[in-house]
Amino acid sequence: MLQNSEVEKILLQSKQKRKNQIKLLLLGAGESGKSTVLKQLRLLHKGAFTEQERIQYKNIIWADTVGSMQTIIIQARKLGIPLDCDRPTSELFVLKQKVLGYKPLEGVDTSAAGGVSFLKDFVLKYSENSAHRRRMKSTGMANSGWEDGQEEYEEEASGSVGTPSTPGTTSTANTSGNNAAADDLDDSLLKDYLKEVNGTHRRKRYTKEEVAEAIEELWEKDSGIKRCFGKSNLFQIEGSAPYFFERANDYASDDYRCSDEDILKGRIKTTGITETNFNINGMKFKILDAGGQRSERKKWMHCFQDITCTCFVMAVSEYDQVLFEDERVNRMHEAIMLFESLCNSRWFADTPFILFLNKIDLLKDKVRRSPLRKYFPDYDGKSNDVEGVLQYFEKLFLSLNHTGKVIYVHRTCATDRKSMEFVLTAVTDMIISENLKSSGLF
Ligand SMILES: Nc1nc2c(ncn2[C@@H]2O[C@H](COP(=O)(O)OP(=O)(O)OP(=O)(O)O)[C@@H](O)[C@H]2O)c(=O)[nH]1
Ligand SMILES: [Mg+2]
Repeated sequence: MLQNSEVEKILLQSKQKRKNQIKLLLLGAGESGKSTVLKQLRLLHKGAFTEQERIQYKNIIWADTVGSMQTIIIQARKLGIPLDCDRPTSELFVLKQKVLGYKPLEGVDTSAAGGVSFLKDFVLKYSENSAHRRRMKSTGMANSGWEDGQEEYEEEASGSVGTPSTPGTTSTANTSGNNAAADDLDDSLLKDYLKEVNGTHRRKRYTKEEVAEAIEELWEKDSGIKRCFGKSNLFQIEGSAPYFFERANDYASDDYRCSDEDILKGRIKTTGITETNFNINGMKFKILDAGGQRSERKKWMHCFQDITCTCFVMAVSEYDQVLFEDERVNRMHEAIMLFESLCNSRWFADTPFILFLNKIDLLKDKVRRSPLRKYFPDYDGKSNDVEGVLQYFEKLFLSLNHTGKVIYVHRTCATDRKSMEFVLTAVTDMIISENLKSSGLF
């Protein structure tokens, strides 16, 4: 029989443990910016990115720079947007030939870029066959996608080995990049694509430097290219493409190493759930970053236990865009459904919630050319009123909370170091003080 003092000692130890260990879970739809928030936390609390990461991102970004410019040229034709470089008499004509004639994976060190998971992601993004498959599977319905995922996940996970998508993190919940990609992509598609882009027919070979030069010039001089990018809500392209085009020559150079800003703008889709440990103000933080695309959400429930705080990241600029996974579904509709299901879930009944209205920089560029009312007819403010649009979404998301718990809202630009330093310091201070209160030691 335990003495009172012993019980008290055990309770105190358990409280101490909870007090000293904080688990923060990053959730949200694909591409909303969760991993970018994590990168900012790493810069803030762990210091610089590694040399290996700087090389990895250079390779990934080079492939995305070429892939994105090719996508714009092809989409312009589909959308009937005239390009200067289409006219054979234009000095830009040869630049287009250089870009379209280049094999996007040429000049990429695929093993430095992430090996098979990089290749699979690349094919998933740029292959027409893969887009066709997604269209065939499309349901046109917004979907939270995590509530019934457990069984499927367990089947999928058996025997798989975790593959962290970003160096410096570990993968939890036994997830596998390859398995996740295999949902949408089998090896035959990868082989077909590699045949398609590395085709045997002869064409004039251009150097990486020539192609980089062509990309920078097309972006600068061909007004049709910019006009087509202005309509990129109608197709899938990296949001950071303009930033990459302006610096194409850097990524083509063998000696170049990515800057912190490049890495913040670069994208590696998260597969599974990565786990990163920090020490913040003497407190142990475990940050769980979950892959947000639909096939990834089936694994979420495995990390829902003992969460101290949940941070939901939504991209406020994506109200006129459609999902990568299903091009009939509006990205904001999906985020709304996802937030409502998580916020009111029994898993998070006692868990503080933080909401990041992210990508406010892109929102500022967008509101004028893409009126919100076209997508959300009940918005009755002015089209170019950024503050009005932010308030509209803040109110909309808060109205989805039926639990009465407080939701802490922040407006963020996850790629901006200065403002994120401020936001993340406020957020971690808040979590620490909430944790002290709930562990009864405050
Ligand atoms: N301009 C801008 N770009 C952003 C912002 N936040 C994230 N991005 C970019 O958006 C892209 C996707 O960001 P990620 O952090 O990889 O998104 P994610 O939510 O982790 O996506 P999944 O891993 O698929 O769930 C990256 O290219 C980021 O650089 C932002 O506030 N502004
Ligand atoms: Mg991610």
